[in-house]
Amino acid sequence: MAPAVILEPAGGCLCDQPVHITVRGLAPEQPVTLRAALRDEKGALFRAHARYRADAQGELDLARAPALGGSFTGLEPMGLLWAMVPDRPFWRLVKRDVQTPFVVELEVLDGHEPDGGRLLARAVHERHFMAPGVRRVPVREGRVRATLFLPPGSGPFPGIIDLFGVGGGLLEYRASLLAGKGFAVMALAYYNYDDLPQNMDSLHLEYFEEAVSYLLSHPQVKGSGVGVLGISKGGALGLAMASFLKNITAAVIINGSIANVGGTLQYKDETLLPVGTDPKRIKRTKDGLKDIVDALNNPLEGPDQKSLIPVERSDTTFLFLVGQDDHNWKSEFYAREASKRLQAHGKETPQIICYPETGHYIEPPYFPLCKASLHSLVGGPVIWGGEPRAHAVAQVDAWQQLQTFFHNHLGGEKKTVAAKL
Ligand SMILES: CCCCCCCCCC(=O)SCCNC(=O)CCNC(=O)[C@H](O)C(C)(C)COP(=O)(O)OP(=O)(O)OC[C@H]1O[C@@H](n2cnc3c(N)ncnc32)[C@H](O)[C@@H]1OP(=O)(O)O
Repeated sequence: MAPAVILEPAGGCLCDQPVHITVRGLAPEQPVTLRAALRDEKGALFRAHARYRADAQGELDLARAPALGGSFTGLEPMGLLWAMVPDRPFWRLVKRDVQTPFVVELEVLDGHEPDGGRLLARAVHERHFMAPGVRRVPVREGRVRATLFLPPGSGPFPGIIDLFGVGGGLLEYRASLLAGKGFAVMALAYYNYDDLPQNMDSLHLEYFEEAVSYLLSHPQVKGSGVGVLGISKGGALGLAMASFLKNITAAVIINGSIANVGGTLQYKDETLLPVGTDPKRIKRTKDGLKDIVDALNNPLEGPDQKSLIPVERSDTTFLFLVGQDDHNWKSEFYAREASKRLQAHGKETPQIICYPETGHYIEPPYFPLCKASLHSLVGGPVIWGGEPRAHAVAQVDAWQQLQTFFHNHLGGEKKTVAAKL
């Protein structure tokens, strides 16, 4: 029998789901090297490899066999995905068109040579962003520029607004995946997209209020409130929405800030100034990369208090997801400060989940860790923190936690669309 790669599910699966990789038809105890490669939409190649040994029957099951070396070691059934690194420096895996999958090429090579031996078998695995039946609806209503993802069926479904951070644009890959779990999820652009402002010098919460109203008035969205999910600057905006606006029932803040950053934020006659920075506090790593974790001023001190988001006004239920090795800013300090302020004002104590050795970009499961990439506000690459394995573990847990949280607080059936495509 010629060696063959067996994938389960066979045709591909959703990007947040594991794939079970087995190689059959090897010689007993045969040493092999497995390689995985994925090209993103900008042509960057992400790759990982690991050395293994087949069992006495000539089978290699990545759910049972530890990697003996390579991009990772030990029992890591999804290591070939989360341990990928790009061939371009400072590049991050980003999915732009969610209607097409990432295509992963898997190769099995004879032996453990660093450059790989004879090719024994190969397979192609697709990782999709839209579960069967999920609908993608571009939104251009009033000022709102967004994409709404609706689960299969007529609903109504709990609604969630999804916000990314600095860089702007309209990233859909998290919203599309989350819609497969029974939520109506609207990926919301707020700058650097279509006819929205080109920068974030001056953002207005009225824009986000309009987006909330749009979502709540949608016939397939249920209830009197929505959820907000935000990462980074999107997390700070989620906190601000929950503090100033009505009808934000639940909010998940991934590595967000308790202070306004990067530009002014206005709502009616109130203005939050951006928290100050001191470039002298930017450090260099031993590789010469910028580490900006100390660059922002403390928003609890002096004039920077004018940047504090008044979270104590909020009646929203919060979940803070924190990477304890976030080098963008002090996410754990911000989450704990938000909690103190809420409690001091008799509000519900938020849930805070801290992940050790986890960096800034907590993405859906199996996205590889981006160690450093462009920071638009710094104008060059910065380190984001995180160790690849711990960060991968955190991403799997965080994804589950945020779904459970939204199901509990927004209601709705706990429903996952079948994995097989
Ligand atoms: C001292 C100051 C401290 C201030 C702290 C404030 C903290 C703010 C809180 C945060 O939000 S931190 C998170 C910061 N995140 C970023 O800065 C994301 C940077 N932006 C991007 O990576 C890109 O904009 C994005 C991947 C989101 C896609 O953007 P576009 O679709 O607009 O990409 P486009 O192709 O137009 O390329 C724009 C730039 O992004 C770069 N880029 C695009 N795709 C990329 C990718 N996949 N990986 C890395 N870089 C990418 C691209 O090379 C280009 O760089 P240059 O302007 O230098 O030419």
